Amino acid sequence: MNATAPSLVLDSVTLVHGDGDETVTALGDVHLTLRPGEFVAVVGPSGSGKSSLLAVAGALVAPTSGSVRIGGVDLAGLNARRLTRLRRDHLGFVFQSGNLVPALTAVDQLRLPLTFGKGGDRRDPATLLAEVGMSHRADRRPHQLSGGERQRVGIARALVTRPGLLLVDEPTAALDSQRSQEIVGLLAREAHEHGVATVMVTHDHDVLHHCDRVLSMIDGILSEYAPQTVPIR
Ligand SMILES: Nc1ncnc2c1ncn2[C@@H]1O[C@H](COP(=O)(O)OP(=O)(O)OP(=O)(O)O)[C@@H](O)[C@H]1O
Repeated sequence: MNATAPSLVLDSVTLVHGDGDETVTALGDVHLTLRPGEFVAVVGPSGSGKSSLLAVAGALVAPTSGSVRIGGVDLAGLNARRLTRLRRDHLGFVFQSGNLVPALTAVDQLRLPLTFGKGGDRRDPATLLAEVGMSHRADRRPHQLSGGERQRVGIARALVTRPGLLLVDEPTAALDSQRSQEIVGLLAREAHEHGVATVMVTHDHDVLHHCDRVLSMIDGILSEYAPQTVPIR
């Protein structure tokens, strides 16, 4: 990884599903550059390509054309094994509902990723759990936590390996408005204080003020957000 390179570059990225007459263009000529610590939201209607954007930026799906660079590394040059290593060591994922392992306590959710991969400069699970306001719940399992608490643990788990890029899919979908503000405020703080470039897909327009930039996705085209052009759903 090149520490001075942008955390993420999507250059003329397209993603076309299917073949023959049955094709769907999920991403059409997408350009995006994210610097370390930048917190970007992507809004847009259902089916507009937001999940496709996260899948391509997360090295889960190869684009049909164009290039994806993470920390200066062009994904096109990596085989499956190196892609897996890059995801494990340099990317973090946060999902709608935390996606925690049912049998593990909160602090063990954070220890688990540390048992894989590069070792070295990781964050301390107990300290990170305190930073996300969860040290008093360290010994609880997911079913003993509220939705907002599960999401805090999920965010901490994604950050414990010090990823350069965090990809977040609808983090407030299951939360009330106060918890939503807290969770997105937490993502913003982590992005800014720890230099984690963060892309957050959301339908929640009330949390956008936490973000450095807001982009809209409509029919696979990513552009600067103009509120009047973006349907809420
Ligand atoms: N594996 C696939 N095969 C065929 N078409 C697909 C596939 N995945 C997504 N699509 C299509 O690509 C387009 C973009 O889908 P995508 O899931 O990225 O949208 P989205 O904005 O994330 O939607 P939502 O907000 O409902 O999750 C849609 O038309 C969808 O039907």
